[in-house]
Amino acid sequence: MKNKQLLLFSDYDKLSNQIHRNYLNVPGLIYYESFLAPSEQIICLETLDCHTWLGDLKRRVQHYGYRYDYKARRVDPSMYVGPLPPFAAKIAEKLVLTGLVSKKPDQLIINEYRPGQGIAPHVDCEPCFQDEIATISLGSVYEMELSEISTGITKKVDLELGSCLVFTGCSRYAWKHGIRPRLTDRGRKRARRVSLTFRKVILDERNRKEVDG
Ligand SMILES: O=C(O)CCC(=O)C(=O)O
Ligand SMILES: [Fe+2]
Repeated sequence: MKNKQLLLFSDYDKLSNQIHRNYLNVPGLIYYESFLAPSEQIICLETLDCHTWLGDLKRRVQHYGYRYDYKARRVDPSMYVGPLPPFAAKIAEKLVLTGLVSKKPDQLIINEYRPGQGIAPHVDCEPCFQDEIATISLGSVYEMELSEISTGITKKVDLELGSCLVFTGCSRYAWKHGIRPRLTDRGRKRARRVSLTFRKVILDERNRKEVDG
């Protein structure tokens, strides 16, 4: 099949050793440190920087597949903005190929963080997006904080360059994740970070009502 690399059995063995499931003992959290090689990270950053950044939040963003309405916490068919661009479609395919997600994502939000910027603790919109949410980190290592909603227990993860963190199951619904707006993490200076968050949109109106309860 076009664009599809064949993985050998030995490749899968190597991969499964590197993919950490229930990472940090957070149920459902998956972490794969070397999802994108350094050369792929450079190409990805160069490619996405050729696209237009939107400045409607504190941080700059790009939306692909479907535009997401942060205020209404909503996605519907009218927000479709076309298929993922080729560089993003390739990464979405790799997410499936490596077994990090089971369904091919159709929505991508790219976030840019400058030192001092972060993202408030949140659970990604439940009725808008399906279970698996995959975040790829580029540019600069930032610390992400996860907190269990029922207990307040927190865990910290350094999002390494080229890494992929996947929220599924409990980590997706019972934990919040966020990045503190600061200049350093434990003495390590932050630089410009860019993340790519891949999701699969829920479009069925009946599902939406059921989920909304
Ligand atoms: O920047 C990140 O890695 C996380 C982004 C995020 O949590 C989101 O867009 O919902
Ligand atoms: Fe999120």
